[in-house]
Amino acid sequence: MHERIAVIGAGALGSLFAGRIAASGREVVTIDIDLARLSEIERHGIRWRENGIERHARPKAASARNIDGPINIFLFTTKATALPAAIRSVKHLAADDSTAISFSNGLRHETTLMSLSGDTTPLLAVTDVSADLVAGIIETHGRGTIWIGGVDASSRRAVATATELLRHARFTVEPQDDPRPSIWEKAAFNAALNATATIAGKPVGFLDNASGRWIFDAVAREVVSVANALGINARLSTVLERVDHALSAQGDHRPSMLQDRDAGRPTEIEAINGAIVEMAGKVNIDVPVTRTLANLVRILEPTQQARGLSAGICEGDASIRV
Ligand SMILES: NC(=O)C1=CN([C@@H]2O[C@H](COP(=O)(O)OP(=O)(O)OC[C@H]3O[C@@H](n4cnc5c(N)ncnc54)[C@H](OP(=O)(O)O)[C@@H]3O)[C@@H](O)[C@H]2O)C=CC1
Ligand SMILES: CC(C)(CO)C(=O)C(=O)O
Repeated sequence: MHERIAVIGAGALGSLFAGRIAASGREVVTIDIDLARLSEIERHGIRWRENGIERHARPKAASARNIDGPINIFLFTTKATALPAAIRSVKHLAADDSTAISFSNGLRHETTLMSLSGDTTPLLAVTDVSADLVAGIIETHGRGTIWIGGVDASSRRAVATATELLRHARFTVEPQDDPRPSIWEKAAFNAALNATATIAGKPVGFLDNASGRWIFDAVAREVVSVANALGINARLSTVLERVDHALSAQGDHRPSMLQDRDAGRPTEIEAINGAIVEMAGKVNIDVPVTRTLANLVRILEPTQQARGLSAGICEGDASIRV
């Protein structure tokens, strides 16, 4: 079948996906609200560097309103905060048998995905493929995996099709019957690593020391115990292995939350640590380290910083108070 694929969110991760899918010979369009980014992709294509080798591909690029439907497979690669708006913007492109996949970090995206259309098959994916968009080129470090699954058994065909598409684009994909353990394992990883890197203002490699590892271990234990109390079989050993892998193979990567902080954008802290703290409350589990990281990142959010500045506190003072 000749599927039409759209990647919504042409940032770091979405550009890597669109570039690799286009290079694999499939028809793919990148959609974004950033018109300057779209025209850059239109004019120059997408460039990315993996294992030191630069690659290039030319997917189509357009804003949602300038595309004709239907789209068979939607890959949402916006930040969790932008997912509802991104879904609303492409509703007119959905068909009865479309598949919508979210790659956003964080929890609770299934309900949001279902708002695309009643007939669309929602799939949940998480990945530790790393992508940094620096001066127009995507840098990806080390190996990464995509874990993907549906909300029930009726999604199996859609999971198989998406797996084939992504493997053809040279991604390592592990299809899941139940994606919830992978989603919680990834949330545990991000709650630990992304938040700490953001607070420290440092890439992953700087966190590979006894202090960093103490925080990662504590957060991983807290989050896994919440998942387990909810009946989700997330594994501590898996989270700690992923942390080890990131520390050893993705040392230069600035986690997406830190990239947001660098750019002065709001972060995904509420979809990750915030959502975990909320779910922990439902099962009466205390998650003090995850909560502390959430609060530290909140203090650094642009809205909080703006309040501090309007109260006459200079940036130096504000960070000393953190
Ligand atoms: N980067 C990475 O290494 C990894 C990222 N992730 C997750 O993947 C997701 C994407 O991350 P990343 O690529 O880093 O994020 P980026 O911010 O680099 O990319 C997101 C893109 O989506 C665009 N966007 C915002 N709103 C909309 C909308 N309504 N419709 C279409 N596009 C929109 C943004 O435009 P604008 O900038 O103008 O807002 C931006 O170009 C996040 O959830 C992240 O946590 C997961 C694993 C690795
Ligand atoms: C690449 C990875 C796994 C590293 O933190 C990530 O999830 C992110 O940057 O958001």
